[in-house]
Amino acid sequence: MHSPGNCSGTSTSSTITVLSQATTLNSPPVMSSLPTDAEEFFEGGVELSPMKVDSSEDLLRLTTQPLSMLDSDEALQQFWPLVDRDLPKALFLDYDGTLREFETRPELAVPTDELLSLLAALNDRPDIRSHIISGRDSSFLETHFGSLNSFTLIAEHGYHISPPTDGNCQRKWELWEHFGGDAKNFAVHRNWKATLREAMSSIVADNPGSSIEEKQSSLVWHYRELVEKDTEASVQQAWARLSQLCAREHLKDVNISIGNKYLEASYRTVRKGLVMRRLCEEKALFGEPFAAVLAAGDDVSDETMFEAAPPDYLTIKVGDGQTLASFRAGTPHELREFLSRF
Ligand SMILES: O=P(O)(O)OC[C@H]1O[C@H](O[C@H]2O[C@H](CO)[C@@H](O)[C@H](O)[C@H]2O)[C@H](O)[C@@H](O)[C@@H]1O
Repeated sequence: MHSPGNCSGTSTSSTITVLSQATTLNSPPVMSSLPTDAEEFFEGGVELSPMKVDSSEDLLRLTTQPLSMLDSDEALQQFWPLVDRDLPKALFLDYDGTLREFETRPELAVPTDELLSLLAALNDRPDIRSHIISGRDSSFLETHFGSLNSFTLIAEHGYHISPPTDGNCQRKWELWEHFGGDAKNFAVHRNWKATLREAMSSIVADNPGSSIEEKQSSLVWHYRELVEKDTEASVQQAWARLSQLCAREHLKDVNISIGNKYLEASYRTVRKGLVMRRLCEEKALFGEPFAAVLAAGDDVSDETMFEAAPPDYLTIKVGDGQTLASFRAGTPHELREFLSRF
């Protein structure tokens, strides 16, 4: 692809990441979309590798290295064969905060020309199976990426999936059920959303400057534009309020997670990690396993991909914060530069 990237030597520094998994109804989870017990690893018929939890301390320790460790082609080739262009390789790329910098409001964060030309180059590569795996809804993904015909688009964290179109720009969207997920309960979304929408609207009224985004399988409270000093306290209150409401109304299938300046109530069995594993396993089953897999993301929902990834996957966290990923890019720009080397 176009630019060769900057091969300015390697750094040997690394960071130790510690993840706490303690969760109560009164305090939001530190990483709320990470599964908290082994049972959840069998959802959708996909058995995922168990997390390595030290039960005495309830802590998880990992080493995350700077992405600059892969500056040399020799280092990169351990995860991603650069020479053999026949081997099929897969990219699972989150959008907001990963491929694209954040904006104050979702509608402002449309893809730039620079990003679109990077994705167009990936689209033309017969050896690369690209997936955009996002919390955005299908309409946003189709509007901005629908013409990338070799891309698989995955919306609402996995709820909707649109396979490549083989040159035909007319995209079809399928429910996660078709990929081994449980969509039986999707019909009742209207009910839990009605209950939570009312509560979320009153949270917006209490927090001027915040707003609600409604998607098919979720409701999002956006608070990036909250001007008050103690945003943290408001977010904790909102989380507790919605969680208590779910408990009171027996809304067991709803997951309340806190992401980058948003709080999202969504159908709990839909997870990016499950979708990524399922798609990779299907390839292997049909005799064309991926020679390499890269998963990149910035947020709690992306941690499910990092958790589900076998050790040979190239997992990249973008930005600060706790992570299960093996590598860290400081910014979306650094990730885009990295991808342009492929
Ligand atoms: O999985 P992603 O593609 O990272 O989507 C996660 C959420 O992204 C969007 O919100 C975030 O980006 C906005 C635009 O930069 C920003 O204003 C907001 O504060 C961020 O939280 C999107 O609106 C959500 O629906 C996604 O779940």
